[in-house]
Amino acid sequence: MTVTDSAERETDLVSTAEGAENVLSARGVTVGFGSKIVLQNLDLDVRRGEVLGFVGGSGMGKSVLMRTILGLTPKRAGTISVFGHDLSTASEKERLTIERRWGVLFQQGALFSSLSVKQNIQVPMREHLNLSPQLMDELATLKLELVGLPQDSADKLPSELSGGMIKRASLARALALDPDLVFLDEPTSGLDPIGAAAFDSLIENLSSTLGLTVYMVTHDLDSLHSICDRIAVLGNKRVLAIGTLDDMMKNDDPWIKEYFRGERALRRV
Ligand SMILES: Nc1ncnc2c1ncn2[C@@H]1O[C@H](COP(=O)(O)OP(=O)(O)OP(=O)(O)O)[C@@H](O)[C@H]1O
Repeated sequence: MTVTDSAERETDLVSTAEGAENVLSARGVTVGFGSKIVLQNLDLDVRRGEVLGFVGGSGMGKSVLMRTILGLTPKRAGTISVFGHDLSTASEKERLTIERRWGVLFQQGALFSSLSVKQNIQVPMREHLNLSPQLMDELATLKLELVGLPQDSADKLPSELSGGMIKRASLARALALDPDLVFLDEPTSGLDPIGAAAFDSLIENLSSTLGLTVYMVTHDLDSLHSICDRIAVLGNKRVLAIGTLDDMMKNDDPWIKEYFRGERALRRV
């Protein structure tokens, strides 16, 4: 049983055109705060079913771009369409339907500290669907299973969980509505290498079994090497380069060269 089975989804309203390759397209996006321009004339395409890793120096605007795509930070120019629909011209109903098709894992997990894990997972269900408490409990149980959390974590508060469990609980919440697209902001930060590798394989599994498209901001070279189909590099207020890891290894931009072929990168092989 899935949320899709249990509640009628208005997918017709915003269905992606059959065969359309990009689930997300940004064109000429400019974002600033006061006199500071963070992103300028940025273009980006995210392909259906891919795991896209987003890298860039600290403060380059990776989180700002993600927040802009999600509609949490306003843009000054440009268009962003998700599932073929321009969010800024979409009606309220269309927007809600689009939002139901994506899930978000914010940095630090951003779970509600006073709610149990189960209640956290049920927040998007309460927001978007009208389900019985029993059905929501059954769905929360399934989501816990999906992300590899023990059932006894359902009634725990976030403060009772380890860092790795918080990431998994946040992922369970991001998957609450069976999304087609998930945004992950530094999902492996703060995890030890074994926990990070386990989280990477969880994301890879979910992506291949559920056909999820994954947009992942990361600083983790291991994640980039092990699970990303393509990598986008943010720099000079735009997407400097986008392509496979091989493409990045051949790129001669100084930052990209240092990031992928510098001392730190070479130490990991
Ligand atoms: N609400 C805001 N008001 C003013 N400036 C902001 C705001 N949000 C972000 N910025 C600025 O935008 C720039 C980009 O920030 P952002 O958090 O997107 O960087 P980042 O690439 O995600 O960095 P990191 O890798 O360190 O997380 C920074 O200079 C930041 O100070």
